[in-house]
Order: sequence, then structure tokens, then C-alpha cells
Amino acid sequence: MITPPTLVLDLDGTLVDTAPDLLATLNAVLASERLPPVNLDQVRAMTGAGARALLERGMAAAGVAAAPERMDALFAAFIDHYAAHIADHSQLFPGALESLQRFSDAGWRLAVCTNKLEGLARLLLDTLELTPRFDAIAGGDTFAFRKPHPGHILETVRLAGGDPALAVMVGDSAADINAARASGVPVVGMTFGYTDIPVAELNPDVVLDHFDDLYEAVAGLLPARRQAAGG
Ligand SMILES: O=C(O)COP(=O)(O)O
Ligand SMILES: [Mg+2]
Repeated sequence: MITPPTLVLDLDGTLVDTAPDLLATLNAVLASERLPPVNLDQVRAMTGAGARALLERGMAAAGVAAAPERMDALFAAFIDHYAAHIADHSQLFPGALESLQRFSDAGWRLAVCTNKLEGLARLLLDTLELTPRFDAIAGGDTFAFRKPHPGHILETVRLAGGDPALAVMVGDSAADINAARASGVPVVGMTFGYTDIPVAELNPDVVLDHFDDLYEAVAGLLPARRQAAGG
């Protein structure tokens, strides 16, 4: 039996527009420290390296670097608040659901590779009723390494029962593009996501503005292999 191809998707800023809920949580924690709020654009530029990095960046924006013990307590408060508001406003980006269905119908395996904690990623995908669509969901704490480490993508593909030689990554930020490059997996950069550097400047194989164009773009990235896989 021939291994089917695997589509690996980043979560925050690629599959789901989570910035509004991340913003509300970050501002709640900042307010508890009597620190000024940040705005949505700032959160969009600060997201991609995990919740702890987001919290540190939010505090740095207010000119504060908390002691490690204090950070542990604030991080715990962040996680509690965020888990309680995981999908108050978060929703799939336009066309994402139809695109996932198209890949599934064509026999692709689907996987999520996110720097979000796996528990939060699962809670979000469960709440949006998306979990059954994925063969694997790997978070920033699932393995001993995470994006931009190439192993995060490679092990996610294996967890999904796929073959890294027959995989394509879809992401929005430097961690995604760099992890894909280092793993030898072709990568699509989505322009609507969260990054402080425009995704086109990170040189993904393809840059897309919309999920509607993803299937054709990805098919073009695996021509010879796709035939070998029977797709
Ligand atoms: O939560 C984050 O900062 C990162 O999440 P992502 O890897 O899904 O973009
Ligand atoms: Mg992202």
C-alpha cells in the first residue's frame, strides 16, 4: 500500500485566527500587573513562538522583564484565562474548512504542527469541532523540540502515519518556514497570519493570500511524488 501525502498546518495565524482571544488574555494578565494593554497588531507580531514568548513580549512592550518565579505565576494565569476563552472569537480563516475537505477527499493526511501547548491546541480544535479531521496534532510541548527545529515537522508527519518525503507544510511565520526548510519539506507561506517579518521575505516555496488557492499550489509542489503516491 502506498503512503498517502501529508499536509501539515500551523495553527495560530494559519488555520485559525486566534489573535483576538490571545489579545484579550494577554491584556487581562497585563492589567493584573497594572501594565498598559497592547493592541491587536502588536499581538499579531508577537505570536508564533508560544504563549510564554507572547507573555514575555507583551511585558517587554510595557518595558518590564519579570523575574522567572513571577513569570511562572503569570504564565499559569495566562493559560487559565486563555483556556477559559479559547474560542470566544477565534475562528477558521476564510476558505480553510473547504480546503481541508478538499485535501481529505483527495486522500491526504492532515496534521497540525503548532508551538501552542498541545493541550490548548486540542482544546481549541475540539471547541471548533475540527479534531476528527486531523491524523495528528502536535504542540510545542509534544516532543523535546519545537519549530523552528525541523524535528517538530518531521515527527508530526510520522505521528500522522505519513512520510516526510511526501509532505507539505503550511505556515505564517519564520518558525514555520525555517523548520520546513531545515526538514526538507516544501512550504507554503500564508500572508494573512502573524509575523513581524512579511512572510514573502522569508522565502517560502509559494506565497498565498487565500486558502482557495492552496490545493493547486500544494499539488504543484509535489508533482513527481504525487504521481508516485497515486494522487
Ligand atoms: O501560540 C503561538 O505563539 C504559536 O502558535 P503557532 O505555532 O500555531 O503559530
Ligand atoms: Mg503561526
